[in-house]
Amino acid sequence: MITFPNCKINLGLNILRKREDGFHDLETVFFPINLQDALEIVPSSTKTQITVTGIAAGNPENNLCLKAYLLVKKDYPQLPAITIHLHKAIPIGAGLGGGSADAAFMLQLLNTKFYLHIPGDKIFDYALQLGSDCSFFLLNKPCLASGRGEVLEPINLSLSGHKILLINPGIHVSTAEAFKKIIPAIPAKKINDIVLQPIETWKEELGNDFENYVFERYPHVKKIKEDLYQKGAVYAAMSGSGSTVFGIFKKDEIINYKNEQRFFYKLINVARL
Ligand SMILES: C[C@@](CO)(OP(=O)(O)O)[C@H](O)COP(=O)(O)OP(=O)(O)OC[C@H]1O[C@@H](n2ccc(N)nc2=O)[C@H](O)[C@@H]1O
Ligand SMILES: Nc1ncnc2c1ncn2[C@@H]1O[C@H](COP(=O)(O)OP(=O)(O)O)[C@@H](O)[C@H]1O
Repeated sequence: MITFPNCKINLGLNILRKREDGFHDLETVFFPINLQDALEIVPSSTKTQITVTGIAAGNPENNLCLKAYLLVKKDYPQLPAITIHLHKAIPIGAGLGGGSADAAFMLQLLNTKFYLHIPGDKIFDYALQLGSDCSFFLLNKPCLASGRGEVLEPINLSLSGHKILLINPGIHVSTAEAFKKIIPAIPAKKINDIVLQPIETWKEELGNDFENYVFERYPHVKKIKEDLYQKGAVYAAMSGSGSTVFGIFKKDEIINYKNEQRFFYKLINVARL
């Protein structure tokens, strides 16, 4: 059985406070986009194994797909051995949540393929053990997220009539390191109020608290954002803890993007979501 985990961008991101458990309370809007990995599972007569192709994703033994399998196996010993094949197309450590998406899709794949009938709240609990933004991919629709990122409230936000250009300069930003550099603060205006305003107002009002740290450390990430505005983006920002930057353009805008630095880039047609 095969499935295609997609990724997300963050429309605004505020880090509100540090919690006693070491995590941070945040507020963001997760918006799903159709850049996808491919994830296949096949029952195996020997032991559970994983192969990963496409973009390098580190040691396969640490892959979140395998972690998701082991988490479920602990409670559902009837789960048979499987061969997992993951083809990575979503850049790694890029603020696009690709690893969490793979893990969330794996939980759902196991549940469906092996008729485990895992209750919804238990699946959400597994997801939260695998990553703070993992639960979002179980819903996979535009959501206001709070808490660690797992308190989700679907919002009626459409970007139809627009297209999104993603640019990833290949810098792997550690989410944990990025959090250490931020001084949490409560913003003057809530993100859900801003994203429901006309998109033209976002440029002045919708911010990502990770940008200052990442832009200072890697000035060419800041330059990508500036370039996107120069090319006519209605809104441009870094996604999550970076380093992917996205620009939202009107659908009929002609974007003259020359990839001189050979960055990963992808034009997303939002209407197809
Ligand atoms: C902050 C976001 C915004 O989208 O960054 P990106 O990963 O997308 O860049 C995500 O929610 C990240 O989700 P995820 O990547 O699953 O994070 P986790 O694995 O749970 O956590 C990685 C590390 O980040 C820190 N962390 C993460 C989430 C959170 N609300 N508070 C934190 O302090 C913790 O130090 C944690 O050990
Ligand atoms: N299936 C996977 N896909 C991507 N990264 C994975 C996966 N499994 C484990 N990882 C590890 O998770 C880390 C970041 O994952 P990713 O979700 O791509 O980043 P981000 O949270 O910034 O979007 C990387 O260090 C990577 O080695």
